[in-house]
Amino acid sequence: MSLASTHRVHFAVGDEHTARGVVDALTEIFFEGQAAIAAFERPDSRWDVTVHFAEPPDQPLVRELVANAAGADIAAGITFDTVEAKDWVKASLEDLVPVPAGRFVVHGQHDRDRIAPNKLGIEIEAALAFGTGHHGTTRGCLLLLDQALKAWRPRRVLDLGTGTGVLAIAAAKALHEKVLASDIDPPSVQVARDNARLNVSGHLVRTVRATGFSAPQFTQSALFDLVLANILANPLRQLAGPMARHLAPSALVILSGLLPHQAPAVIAAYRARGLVPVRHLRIEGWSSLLLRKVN
Ligand SMILES: C[S@@+](CC[C@H](N)C(=O)[O-])C[C@H]1O[C@@H](n2cnc3c(N)ncnc32)[C@H](O)[C@@H]1O
Repeated sequence: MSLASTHRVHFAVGDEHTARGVVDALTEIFFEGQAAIAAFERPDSRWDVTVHFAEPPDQPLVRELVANAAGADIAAGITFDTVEAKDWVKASLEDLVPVPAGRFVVHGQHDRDRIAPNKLGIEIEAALAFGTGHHGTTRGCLLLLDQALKAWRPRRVLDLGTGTGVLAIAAAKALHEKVLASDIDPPSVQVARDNARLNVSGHLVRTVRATGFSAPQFTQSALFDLVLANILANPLRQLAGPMARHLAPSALVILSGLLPHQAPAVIAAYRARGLVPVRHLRIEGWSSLLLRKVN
């Protein structure tokens, strides 16, 4: 797919509270379709905030909003640049080294014909969504998925926060079952849909834009046997209740996007909803958890 150039705003803040304050301040002013705003915790515990604007942003306004929410020193460190669509495509097709994770290998188009026959290749064109397999959280989820599927065959699978669709595609390829892939971010939903078409027949991965479980597809659909959610520690904790209500008996849940010191609080939130931890992987400073619903 080709995406138009975007106008990127980037800065780092010291903690999650500040990152959320900045995201809220920007979200109040710039509506969906105008700006895609993402905040992600780094292994050093600082937070990266990146905003992609469809049109060149009003720089003084952005600086003022960030200064009000996070302080003048943070606003002074904002960088503004333009990301050419050509560069994203080039990066996704040429620069990505294939990433093995159990039976899965995440790769770009140029490695399509080089995947060993005993592996399941997942071709990803990253574009503006998260999930090329290179991040420790994605690899953690893929490894836990690979291990979980060795002894068990879920029928109804959800990838919540699908990004590029990488986890949904992995599950659909391994199981030959329909997988629901959701994301809060409209461009990610489109990227996941495009990647799904590249990898599996169209009907196997169904994409939906949704925040958490708040979409009609969730209330209509049956309970899930497996949910993958690579988002962040706080949203994961907040999702524990809704998640538990959408799980079938003995369902498995794979969570990532959290740091090891955040794992106890996330585990406690899910334990309170009847899920127990089964495995805890640590990759590149990130934790990935496998939990099982106890009947
Ligand atoms: C770290 S990326 C993970 C992408 C991919 N699943 C992977 O494992 O590489 C997190 C994704 O979750 C989405 N997201 C964050 N919070 C969400 C929420 N409450 N509901 C749905 N999607 C969410 C983001 O837009 C982003 O695409």
